[in-house]
Amino acid sequence: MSVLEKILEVKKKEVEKCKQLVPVEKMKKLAIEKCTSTSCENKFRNIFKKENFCIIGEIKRASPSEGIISENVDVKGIAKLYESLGFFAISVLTEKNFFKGSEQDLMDVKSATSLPILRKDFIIDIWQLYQTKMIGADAALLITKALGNKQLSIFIKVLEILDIVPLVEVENEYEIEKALNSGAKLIGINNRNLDDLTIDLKKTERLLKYIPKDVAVISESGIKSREDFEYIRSLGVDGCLIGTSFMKTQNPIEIIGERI
Ligand SMILES: O=P(O)(O)OC[C@@H](O)[C@@H](O)c1c[nH]c2ccccc12
Repeated sequence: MSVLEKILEVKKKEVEKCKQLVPVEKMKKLAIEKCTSTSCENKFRNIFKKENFCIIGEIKRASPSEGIISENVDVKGIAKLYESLGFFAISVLTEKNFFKGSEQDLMDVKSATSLPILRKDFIIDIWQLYQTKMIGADAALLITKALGNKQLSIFIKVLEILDIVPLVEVENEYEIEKALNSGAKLIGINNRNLDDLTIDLKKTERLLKYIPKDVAVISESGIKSREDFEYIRSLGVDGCLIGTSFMKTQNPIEIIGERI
């Protein structure tokens, strides 16, 4: 069984439990109420303006490839650091079993900064989309490999209705086609293979040509050094997402340089 399959199996059980506590209809009602009560613009949409190279810093306590990345993480402190460095947005892992994250982490980040927030989790059920609204995320990751064609296009539409930007993650040209056919306008190329966790930064370069110019593209995962960062930046993508190496260094400037 691949790593992704294992994670999805656990996630499915977790979501079933959640749905017993708060039924989907109830969650939907709450999410819609939240939509009508909050009407300020979603700053994550600035990614479509394609003005600057967007750095998304991730808050990640642990991962299946690294184990524990950082003990006693000061979530609010890191959020403030990312904001002070001029990052575009903050990605927060909310998955519990493999990444040691939580919805509370995301809410804590929200209370500490005014940057837009991307929810990183394994979304497989519509219930989680409503929950994503309730915890205050501005964008949410959808993993193409984890969803059927129909499911992916429905989830993209529902997120749009909830004013949450869908970041649709792909790993190969077939998934790009599926994502585009489902209506994706923001695509994340994951340099990490979710089946065996191997990293290949060249994947971004190889896959970029399959994505039309009017779609925004983020390169995700495995950026560890100044050299990696400059390479990814030179490819002409709209931004990148960095987690592990930011969590390990006290000083992200070592990776991104002084430019911002
Ligand atoms: O820590 P890294 O190698 O910088 O990667 C960050 C991010 O891309 C990674 O956490 C990620 C990309 N896609 C995911 C899907 C689920 C969980 C995590 C991820």
